[in-house]
This record gives sequence, C-alpha cells and structure tokens, in this order.
Amino acid sequence: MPRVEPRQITVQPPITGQETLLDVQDITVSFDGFRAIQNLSLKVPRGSLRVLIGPNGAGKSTLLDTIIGKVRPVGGRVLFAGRDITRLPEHVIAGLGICRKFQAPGVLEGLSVRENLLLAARKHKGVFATIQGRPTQAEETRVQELLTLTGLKGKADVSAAELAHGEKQWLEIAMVVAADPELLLLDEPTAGMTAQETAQTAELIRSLVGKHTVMVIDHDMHFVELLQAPITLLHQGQVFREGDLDTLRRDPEVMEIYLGRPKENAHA
Ligand SMILES: Nc1ncnc2c1ncn2[C@@H]1O[C@H](COP(=O)(O)OP(=O)(O)OP(=O)(O)O)[C@@H](O)[C@H]1O
Repeated sequence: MPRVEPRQITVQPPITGQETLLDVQDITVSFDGFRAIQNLSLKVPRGSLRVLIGPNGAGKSTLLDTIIGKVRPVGGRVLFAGRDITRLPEHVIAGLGICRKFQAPGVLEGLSVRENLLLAARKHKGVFATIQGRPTQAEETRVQELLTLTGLKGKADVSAAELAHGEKQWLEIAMVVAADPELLLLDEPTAGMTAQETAQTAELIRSLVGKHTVMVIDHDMHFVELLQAPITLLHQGQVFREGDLDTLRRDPEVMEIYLGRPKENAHA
C-alpha cells in the first residue's frame, strides 16, 4: 500500500461559540528518539464530545497519556481550562478534573452495584472511603443519579460479579462519573460488547455531554457513527483530518489510511 504522508489541516472548531476546555498545542512525544506524536494540536470545546480514531500506532493512547501527565512531551504544551498542565504531576491533573476510565478503581465484584457506586462517590470526597455507615441524603441522591445514568436501577442490589460484560463497563463509567470529572477520557469503552450494549453505551456517553466534556477512542465505526460527534483522525502521530464521519468517509485518503482497512475496522 502506498504510504500517504500525513498533512496538518486547518479545521474550524466543530462546535463554535464555545469556550475551549482542552487545548493541546503543538506537542511532540518521543520514545527513545521515536516520535510517537509530532507537532500535534487539538482543541476540544467545553461540554462537547470528541471521538479519536486512527490506525494502530497512530498515537491515540499516547495523546491521552500526555493529557493525563503519564507521558511528558518534549515539545508543546497542554492547556486545561486555560491553565498549563504540561508539567504537573498525574495526581494533580486528576484533581483538576481530568479522569481516564482505566484510572477508575476497578469494580469490586464482592459488592453490589449500589455499594460500588456509593464507594466511588465517597472516594471522590476522601481517599479512605469505605461503604460502612448509612449513606447521607446527598450520597443517596448521587447513587440514584448514577443508577439512572447507567440504566442499572433494576440491578442496584445485584452483586457486581453477576453483571454482564456491558453492564460492568457502564458501572465502571459511572464510577468515574462519580468523581464528577470535567474531562472524561474513555479508551475503547465498547471492547467486547454486543451490538445492543454498544448502542446503549453510545447513548450513555451522549447523555454525559454538556455537563462533562468527553473524549473517546474507539475503532468500532458503528459505535463512532452512533456517537454523532466530531472526529479527529490521527495518523503517524499527527492530526490527519477532523470532521464528521460522512465527510471523512468521502475522503479517499482517509479511506486509504484507515476506514478502508477491514482488519482494524470491521464495521466501517
Ligand atoms: N512506552 C513506549 N515506548 C516506546 N514506544 C511506545 C511507547 N508507547 C507507545 N509507543 C509507540 O508509539 C506509537 C503510538 O502508540 P499508541 O499506543 O499511542 O498508538 P494508538 O493509536 O493508541 O494505537 P492502538 O490503536 O493500537 O492502541 C506506536 O508506534 C507505539 O509502538
């Protein structure tokens, strides 16, 4: 397959008239001299949803790692709500309201759905949280909100171990949401899900938008389509294209480097 050189394009912010929450400015990330990300810039408006796609090795995870402070760029900077967070320690960045799903305390299988959510809500308030003691009114309200959000109301008292794969993923998302993050980063949230679970996950994520800003990485184009959100396509560590799915699908170079590749993208 001929190599298609990535080119930086200038794109209008997909959602106009909104304040930028995340402003990634010209970052370069190097692993022993290999540039996994090169001069990448990206703006995400507050309260919006953004989908990150791209071939394997395009730099999607590295970008999220850089945003959360796990990886340090050798050039450029990351602004969050106008503040330069590029050199801040990971826990400080998390404290500012950036949460990545895998950072969530995993679901505790020995506890019920309700108990997991209560624990997540309490952990948000203090590190040494337990499920001992009656929930306060505020905690009860929060748990109910999270149960409604995930559609798990009917399973509140079911042990987390008994949940289906998709339900467990929703519980995990709810546990991250319990921390009330301003920016939520989700890495392939639908991996291993059935088509119906995938559709419900898209609905769940869309319901978070507005109150939260959400960035999702996924390879499943059916899911991406359901999210109905602006897409940033990464390729070889750079922004290759930005736009809606229909526009990207009409672009022969996009088809060439990504959407036309059946192996990485069975649903394209
Ligand atoms: N810690 C590391 N050390 C060395 N190279 C790395 C490291 N992390 C990532 N890379 C390389 O950087 C490039 C980008 O990787 P990254 O995981 O960000 O891609 P990705 O778009 O998330 O891919 P995938 O869709 O397969 O998860 C790849 O070539 C990868 O091998």
